[in-house]
Amino acid sequence: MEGSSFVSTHTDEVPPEAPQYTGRMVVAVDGPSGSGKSSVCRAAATTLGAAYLDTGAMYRAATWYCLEQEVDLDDHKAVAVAVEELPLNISTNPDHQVITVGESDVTAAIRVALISEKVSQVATNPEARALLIAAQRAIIDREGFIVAEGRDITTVVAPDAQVRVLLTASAEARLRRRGAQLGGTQDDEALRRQVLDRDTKDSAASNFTVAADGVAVLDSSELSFQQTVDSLISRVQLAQGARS
Ligand SMILES: Nc1ncnc2c1ncn2[C@@H]1O[C@H](COP(=O)(O)OP(=O)(O)O)[C@@H](O)[C@H]1O
Ligand SMILES: Nc1ccn([C@H]2C[C@H](O)[C@@H](COP(=O)(O)OP(=O)(O)O)O2)c(=O)n1
Repeated sequence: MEGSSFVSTHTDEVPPEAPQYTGRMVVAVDGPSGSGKSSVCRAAATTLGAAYLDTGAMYRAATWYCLEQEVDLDDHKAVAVAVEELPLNISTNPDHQVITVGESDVTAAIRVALISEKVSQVATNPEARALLIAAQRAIIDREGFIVAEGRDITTVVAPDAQVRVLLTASAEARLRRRGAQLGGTQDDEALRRQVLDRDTKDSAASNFTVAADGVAVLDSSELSFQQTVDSLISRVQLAQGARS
């Protein structure tokens, strides 16, 4: 399974103006829905000149593909077979996130409410998880310096990462942020399903509510977006300093 080749990535260069850190470093960030993982990690990766991996996008793309192939998401074996053949390509450039499945650009399609409501069925499928985790490890190993985020990066995918952070925020802050991010298109009930109910389902597959040993908690509830980004960056710079 290690080095699984069904997922490839665009080999875009990191921004030329970014300061380059030449050592190997993995920055692992986990947290619940709406805590700010994707936006904070992308911004931090850009500033640091690191690659960026959105593992949630991989689960979302797998879900999109299963629905496209009319796979019954309750059929565990069929979902695993679909994920094994998933022709996924995910960008690791924080400034240019493009996700394709075969010839289809699914970058926007994987964010729609239907995918948010179904994705846990794929994320809680152990065989599908094992395949996607192997692909994530291969991408992380290939990049010298990467910020990877999801639900099990600090604990399962890259427990030996040099920087390990659990990014949290209150349920109220997460619902408010997701509502704003979706432009007020979702009613309260739909938002709760997409944020809180999904967290409950996803908790069956990984622990992202309590920090594991050696994982630092970064609570963004009372922080501005930039303060949250700066806090993550300073943890990375501290680790870089400790290594040089
Ligand atoms: N203090 C903050 N920290 C992180 N994100 C914040 C903050 N305040 C507002 N946000 C916003 O919350 C929204 C949800 O963040 P996102 O990165 O999609 O979360 P996740 O990937 O954890 O689901 C984004 O639009 C982000 O800009
Ligand atoms: N490492 C990961 C990343 C995501 N998942 C699952 C859990 C989530 O419901 C989906 C989608 O993740 P994503 O990070 O896009 O979710 P949000 O940005 O929080 O809405 O994938 C996972 O099980 N393990």
